[in-house]
Amino acid sequence: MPVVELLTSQIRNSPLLLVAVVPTLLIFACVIVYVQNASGLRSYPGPFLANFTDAWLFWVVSRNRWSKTVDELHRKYGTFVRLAPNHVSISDPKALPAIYGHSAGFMKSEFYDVFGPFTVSNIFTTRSRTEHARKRHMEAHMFAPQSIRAIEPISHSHVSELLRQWDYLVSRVKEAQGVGPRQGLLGSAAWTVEDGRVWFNAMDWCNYWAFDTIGDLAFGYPFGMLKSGKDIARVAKNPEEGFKAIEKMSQGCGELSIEEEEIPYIEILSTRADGNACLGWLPRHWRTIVQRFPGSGYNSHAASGKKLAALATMAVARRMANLNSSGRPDMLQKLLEVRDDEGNPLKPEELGSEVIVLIVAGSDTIANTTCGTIYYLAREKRVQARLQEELDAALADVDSDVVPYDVVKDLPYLEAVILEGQRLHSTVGAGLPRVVPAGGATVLGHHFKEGTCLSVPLYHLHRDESIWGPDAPEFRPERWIEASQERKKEMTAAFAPFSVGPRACIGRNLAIMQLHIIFSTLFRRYDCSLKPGAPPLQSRDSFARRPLNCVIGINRRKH
Ligand code: HEM
Repeated sequence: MPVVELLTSQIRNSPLLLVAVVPTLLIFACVIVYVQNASGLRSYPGPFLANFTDAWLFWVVSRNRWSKTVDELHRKYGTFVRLAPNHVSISDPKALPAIYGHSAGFMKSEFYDVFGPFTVSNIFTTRSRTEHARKRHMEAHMFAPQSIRAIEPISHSHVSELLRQWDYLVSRVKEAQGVGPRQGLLGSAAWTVEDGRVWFNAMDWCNYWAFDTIGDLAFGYPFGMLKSGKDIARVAKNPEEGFKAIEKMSQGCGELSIEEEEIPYIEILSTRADGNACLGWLPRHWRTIVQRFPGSGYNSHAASGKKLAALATMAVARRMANLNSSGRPDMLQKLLEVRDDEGNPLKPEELGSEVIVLIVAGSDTIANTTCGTIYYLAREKRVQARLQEELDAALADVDSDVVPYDVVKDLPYLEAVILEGQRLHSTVGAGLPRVVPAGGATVLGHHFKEGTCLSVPLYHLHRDESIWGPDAPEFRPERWIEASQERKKEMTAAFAPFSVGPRACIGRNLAIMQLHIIFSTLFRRYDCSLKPGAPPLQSRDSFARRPLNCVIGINRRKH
């Protein structure tokens, strides 16, 4: 009797045998992978388990140790580290253009398949070079400097709302000197008054601001989080039904009727991002098994994706029903105007998929970068004072509370603060996985076979002492100003917060404008502190590194 049949009949008679057989088979499969050395990567150093299984990286990410572990491994083993049977991380600035550059020809890896909540891929998730080029071409004009400048006033209105809320919080200090309370909630965000300041978690407000702004910029539909002080969004209860309703309506059949519900959008997005970052490292069939495994913690992953998609459904539906056509030049309007070669508009699902990626990619990245930089400015009072000095001088004649981009876009110290915040916090800290194209590729003199996964670890690169010097862990914006031209070139080559090449951030111009406006406006108006002895900033490392519980204390400056 063949071995498999014998084993099957034994298991049927004694199901407990499975407990012994499954791990044995798994170990056996791992050993075969190692012995065969099909990837040719056996000579690369790395953690023992990474030689055998992708599950090692899954485990590291799920323990919130992604960027830091890869950083430690490079410090231990040097430039090349094997992170999985078929994946090598390369920590050298020269590897950035070699892997991500326009002429490199690498593709995104299977890791990205887990990101799309829609059945159709979007500009971020697609792995096809042709499809990506089409989408990128279609969307590029939305992010051209001119288009970004046209939406600056929309961006201002949300900074203004943030100021209104923070001014209210600051007014609690005076209230508390009388008979007012010393702690409370604004919406669902907690505050306390202590030592002449009002204290709160800056991350809550950075999130509300970033989500309201991108909701408005992308589809003229701010979530209303800043006004309510709550993580809340109205979405379609059932996205599939929603899309059907949109199709019907666009064919002129009937009124739009979509059932809505309120959901905590940021919370759902964060849960989904945490799941993506871990599951993405598993082979496709294992992802499905882990998601279905009771109590794995990933059971709600698919459902949370549907909720994210539901937001886009609502936005598209509202626009098509003209409920929020404000006539402003927002991104959804531009996507609605896109036509393919036959003159057809995008189908509702593709439209939804593109809209949602703008919301996801353009919200928490901005919120995390802003919060991370606020933390460092609150901690380094010397840097904060120097920034305020520059702002006070440059803005002496500016009456508006929200600072116009034009006035601050060339301020050298503000620029250095933004670069240093991006370097040290490294919102995207991971190595973005790419696949070696047909024929293989040579990177830094090492040849890799077609299909090998390579990445460059951004968090490590941004903190590497051999590049940044012994003060690399310090928040010292001056490094960007003092550097000679030659030195600045070296620093810039190792600095890639928006990645590089054809898959680099398309929203970079928008992000840079937003960061200039928010830091100049906030730090001109408020003085920020951390509590004495506050612990170092902790982050949740899920592709975007999300600051956790960043408590700051603010009061108004004289301005
Ligand atoms: C400080 C803020 C931001 C940071 C640090 C950032 C960072 C990045 C990085 C590193 C990538 C490459 C990801 C990869 O290859 O896996 C990326 C891609 C992308 N980003 Fe951003 N981003 C920011 C803001 C924005 C904004 C405001 C938007 C749009 C509203 C945006 C939209 C996108 C899109 C659509 C992609 C995919 C581009 C493509 O594959 O062609 N990002 N971003």
